[in-house]
Amino acid sequence: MSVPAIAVYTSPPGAVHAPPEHDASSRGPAPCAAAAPPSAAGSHRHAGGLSCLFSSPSAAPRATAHEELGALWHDRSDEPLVAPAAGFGGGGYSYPQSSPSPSPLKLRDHLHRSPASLFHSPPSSPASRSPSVSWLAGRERDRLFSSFVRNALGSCIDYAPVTSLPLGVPAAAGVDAAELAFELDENLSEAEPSCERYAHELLAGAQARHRIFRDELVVKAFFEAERAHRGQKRASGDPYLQHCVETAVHLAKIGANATVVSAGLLHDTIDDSFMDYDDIFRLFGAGVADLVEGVSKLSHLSKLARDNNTASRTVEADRLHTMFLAMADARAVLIKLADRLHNMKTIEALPMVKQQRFAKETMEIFVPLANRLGIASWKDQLENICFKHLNPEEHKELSSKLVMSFDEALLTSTLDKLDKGLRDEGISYHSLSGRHKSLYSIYSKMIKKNLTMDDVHDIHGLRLVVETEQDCYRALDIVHKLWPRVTGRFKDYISHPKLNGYRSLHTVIMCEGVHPFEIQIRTKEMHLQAEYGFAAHWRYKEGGCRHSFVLQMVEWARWVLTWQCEAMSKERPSALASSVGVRPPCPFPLHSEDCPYSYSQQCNHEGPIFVIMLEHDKMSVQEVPANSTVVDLMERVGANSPRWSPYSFPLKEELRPRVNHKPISDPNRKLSMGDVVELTPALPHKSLTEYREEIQRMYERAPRAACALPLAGSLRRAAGGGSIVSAVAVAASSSGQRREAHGVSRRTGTGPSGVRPQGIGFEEGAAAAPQAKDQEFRIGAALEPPVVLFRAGCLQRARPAAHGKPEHGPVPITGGALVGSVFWPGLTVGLL
Ligand SMILES: Nc1nc2c(ncn2[C@@H]2O[C@H](COP(=O)(O)OP(=O)(O)OP(=O)(O)O)[C@@H](O)[C@H]2O)c(=O)[nH]1
Ligand SMILES: Nc1ncnc2c1ncn2[C@@H]1O[C@H](COP(=O)(O)OP(=O)(O)OP(=O)(O)O)[C@@H](O)[C@H]1O
Repeated sequence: MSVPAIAVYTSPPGAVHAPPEHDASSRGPAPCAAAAPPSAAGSHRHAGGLSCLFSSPSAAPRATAHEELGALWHDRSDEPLVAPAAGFGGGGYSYPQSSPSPSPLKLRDHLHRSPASLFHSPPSSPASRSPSVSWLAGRERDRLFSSFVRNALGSCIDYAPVTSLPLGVPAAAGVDAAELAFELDENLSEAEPSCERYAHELLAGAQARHRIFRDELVVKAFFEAERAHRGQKRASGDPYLQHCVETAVHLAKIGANATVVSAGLLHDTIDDSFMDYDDIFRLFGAGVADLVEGVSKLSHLSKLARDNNTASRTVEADRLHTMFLAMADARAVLIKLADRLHNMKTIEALPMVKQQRFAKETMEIFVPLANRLGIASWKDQLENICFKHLNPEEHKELSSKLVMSFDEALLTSTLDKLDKGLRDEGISYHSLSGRHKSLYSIYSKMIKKNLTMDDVHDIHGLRLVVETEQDCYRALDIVHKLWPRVTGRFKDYISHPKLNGYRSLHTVIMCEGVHPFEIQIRTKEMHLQAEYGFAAHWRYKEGGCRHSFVLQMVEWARWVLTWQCEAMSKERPSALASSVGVRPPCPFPLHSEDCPYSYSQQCNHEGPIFVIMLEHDKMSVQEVPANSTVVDLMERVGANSPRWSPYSFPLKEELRPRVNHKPISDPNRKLSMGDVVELTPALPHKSLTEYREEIQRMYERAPRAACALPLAGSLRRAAGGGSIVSAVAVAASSSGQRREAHGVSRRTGTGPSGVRPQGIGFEEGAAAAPQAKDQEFRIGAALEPPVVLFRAGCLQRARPAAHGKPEHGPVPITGGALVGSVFWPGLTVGLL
């Protein structure tokens, strides 16, 4: 999908590519981003090309108080006034065979077409919730695949797209206004007369770049975004609105429709303005509101992950990527990516330390997402910017070398020469494209294979897609006649396919005696396999073994979206559509038997679910089987611990685990992909006092028998901060025998019970002496009903120093320590 050739060279002879911006007249029934012939002015390369690699943002560094990236930056974009159509590839060129006078230069930026361009959204969605319910309330999503596929398919085919209309054209001309769940203003150009001048200029600038910014819905979104962010500034000092517009422009460039572009304009309103879901729903309908909300959720999760460094752990990073794709409408991921792309492009406005933090997070979370979605140009740009901030020295050195070695004109002349050679020999081809490798891709390859830059032979690369296998070999002969080949670099993956099924001919030739060029030759079928099948490029790049359901999930989305794109392209029936016939995508979860793109015929829709778990302020991404409940998760993380036994479900609401910030009333509530489960609720101080009093009363009535029940979260809270690391206890039976021993450790309390003591002198379950009398609490005889007797003792605050002494001395346990006991229905608790 990241390879543009399919999208660009499926034209019939003389076909004219679609214009760069949305063309209202060609939108129905569902416009797909067609490649455009950029004018000379529009031949600017956006994606991962040299201009991107070596540009230095103009905005001066400035500190900011905000944490979230989106609230931070802005700089003036270097976008051309007339932008080319959705440009995807880093430094890509392509060459339609039959175009009368094809200039590869003019075709650049149209190579890496993406399924993302297919995210044509509906004005409303059956998946939408009612306006008054927050996502935090836990929209009941189904299992992984039903959720994911609904999102993926919903993005494309469930709904009629919002038609892009010129300003002033009534909505009814394109969309049945009665279908809209919201009102469109009669005359939007007059709707916001109070706007400042810069805002009008911003809108006019965007409209000059993409016609979709004249769409009524988009104009309305623009003015609402202006109202919502009025007065807000980026770290660079620029108006916040500019970030919203640039985010939307990125989306417009890849062919997103009015709903997505509108949501792009409004993407920060829920988090950073007075607007909430209901406001957006009322003004724009569920289609836009759900997307904005989806972006908001993704932002929260990625911030959580950033704060916890979650994505630096490979397994959890992998789960995050999958979860992000599966939990939200894929278009929300797309908007989040566009938001991040603009933020990264303007990252210079931030202090160095933040630049690095965000670069790291981007590399760990967002680059893989762009890769999976097949948006190669965004991936390249993000990688290159991150590279610059994470490895500034290497970046500097390599970029100066690349300036020397990369020859843009050579790429186009090589394309020309091959095109002519093929024509002369009467070999027709489906597509011919070229790309230069992105800086970061070169760097990674050098590191991975321990190469010098001179040893990287595919800095310049051409790809030829022909009709038949025989044509592959004939074309190869022509290539070898036109240029001298580099010995030892020819690979015949047609006769000897790779283990993953990848097939192609590869050769490296020498242009003008000094520049190696990698040339790949394949048939359409081979190409489709290399893009969408088992040997798909994203998987080749990610490497490693993935859950089959993850493979299936990503593939399904790409397959569906690509089909939609190709099949909807009226101008140019594509290779994809023609090779599979014009038919709807395979109905999930079954690919048809002859579907060449399925990893397996049947997707496992009982795949695992990923949820975010917060315990003691620590975030982790947990994988649980489909249909798991909250109790399942509690038992799993607290294996062997009485704390999370079925009896431990708290009676008091504020002590209960929370799902998506709401205490749950039913422990058997099913978990959904992307749920945020808090197992240790943050108790308000007032509650602690109340519990202490309650426990005191219970104690006064209670017999002296109990079992130990320390609770790390409560203890930490009780001590008034996040510093307590341990507490000790001795449990003894009525006969005086010690039965159990528990401690509490906030930092290390993640043993089976979650309360394993550290550095205090005994292990959980072991009989051991307490370190100090004050730290003792006893368990009496009667365990039925259990009664807990706490000795108000001491907790060790902060890290015990190496010499064993606590840093700040003992801190008395307050009632909060006993809160844990209330988790146990029927339990009597008391203080000694
Ligand atoms: N989609 C896909 N592309 C592949 C796969 N294997 C190789 N390629 C493409 O082919 C290029 C060259 O691959 P090879 O000829 O095997 O070369 P190599 O052994 O990786 O070493 P280099 O020639 O240094 O890149 C890669 O850079 C990819 O673009 C695959 O499994 N799937
Ligand atoms: N010779 C080529 N001609 C045209 N496009 C290519 C060529 N080689 C790779 N591409 C495409 O360029 C994009 C960027 O690929 P990139 O250079 O990062 O990796 P790669 O060359 O495929 O792999 P590696 O870095 O392992 O050699 C991908 O979409 C890829 O399919």
